[in-house]
Amino acid sequence: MTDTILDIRGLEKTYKGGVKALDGVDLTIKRGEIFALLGPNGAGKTTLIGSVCGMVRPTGGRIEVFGKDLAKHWKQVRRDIGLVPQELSFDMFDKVIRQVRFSRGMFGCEPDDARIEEVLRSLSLWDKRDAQIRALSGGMKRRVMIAKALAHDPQLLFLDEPTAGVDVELRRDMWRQIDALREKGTTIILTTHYIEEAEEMADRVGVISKGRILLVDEKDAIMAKLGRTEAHFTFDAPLPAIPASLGEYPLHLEQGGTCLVYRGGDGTGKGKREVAEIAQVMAREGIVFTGMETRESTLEDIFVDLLHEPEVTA
Ligand SMILES: Nc1ncnc2c1ncn2[C@@H]1O[C@H](COP(=O)(O)OP(=O)(O)OP(=O)(O)O)[C@@H](O)[C@H]1O
Repeated sequence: MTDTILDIRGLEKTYKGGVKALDGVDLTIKRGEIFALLGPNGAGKTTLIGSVCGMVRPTGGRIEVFGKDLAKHWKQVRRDIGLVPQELSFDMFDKVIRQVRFSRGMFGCEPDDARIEEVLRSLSLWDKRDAQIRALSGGMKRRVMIAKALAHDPQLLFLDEPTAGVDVELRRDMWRQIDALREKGTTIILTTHYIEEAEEMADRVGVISKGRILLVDEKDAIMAKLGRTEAHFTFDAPLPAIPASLGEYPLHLEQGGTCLVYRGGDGTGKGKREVAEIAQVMAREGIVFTGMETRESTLEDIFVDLLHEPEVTA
């Protein structure tokens, strides 16, 4: 069994009005991983997912799923793909269990009430199985969407902003469910605006902007490569200039010389080391600081920085 579950090469999509939503996307997804696709509004996330899930017809490039060319083998591969779309879509007057059963049937699977019960229980929907969907809260409706996508046991599951509009408690609950799916070996690709979500869940992260992938890497590697340390040393009396003995460090003065700011490091601990060295040098030279704060960058800082650096390429 190959390790690659999805291989996308040079994918392009130009919509009829001329909008280029995907501009040469290359992406390889490994079996069993959780991959988070991050990007601002209109970056092309939904178009990318739609291209793999058969809702968008790409205008260029190639997609292989489970080692098969999607364009040629769509009928065969769709059975193993699940999608939880961004927009809620179901018959609001129908009952929960009927919709989930129906969804399984849509993928050509034999009826399996035991499996339906298992899915509904895992999403805490079993007690609501006979409720009309319109009577459920927004968060519960979203769970029904997930139940529908899981009813046919897909190997590859897309979650397009699964927790948009969901409260914090329910979001954490969903993270736990996603974790349970990971345990079962399901490969999951999720799009999100919540960096916290990517940080919490994903093995790898991809950043997309204007239809181009800016970066794909292991989450920890991104933090190591692009992470930064920021430290602020504060003084009661302003420093006239950065002491010559600290000339080799990435420092500058702010607030009229009462705040010495360090921005540097690379996420490997270098930043913390340098901040400690700077503190030692100042202590040795009798430069008294009255306060010191340090902070490591989050994935969010990295994401924001990346989007402000359009020259960065994959
Ligand atoms: N059916 C369509 N016809 C024309 N343009 C479209 C269509 N669908 C999307 N677009 C455009 O393609 C670009 C990418 O949209 P897409 O929905 O893929 O982005 P996204 O990253 O999913 O955004 P969001 O985070 O807001 O959901 C946008 O400029 C959008 O307006």
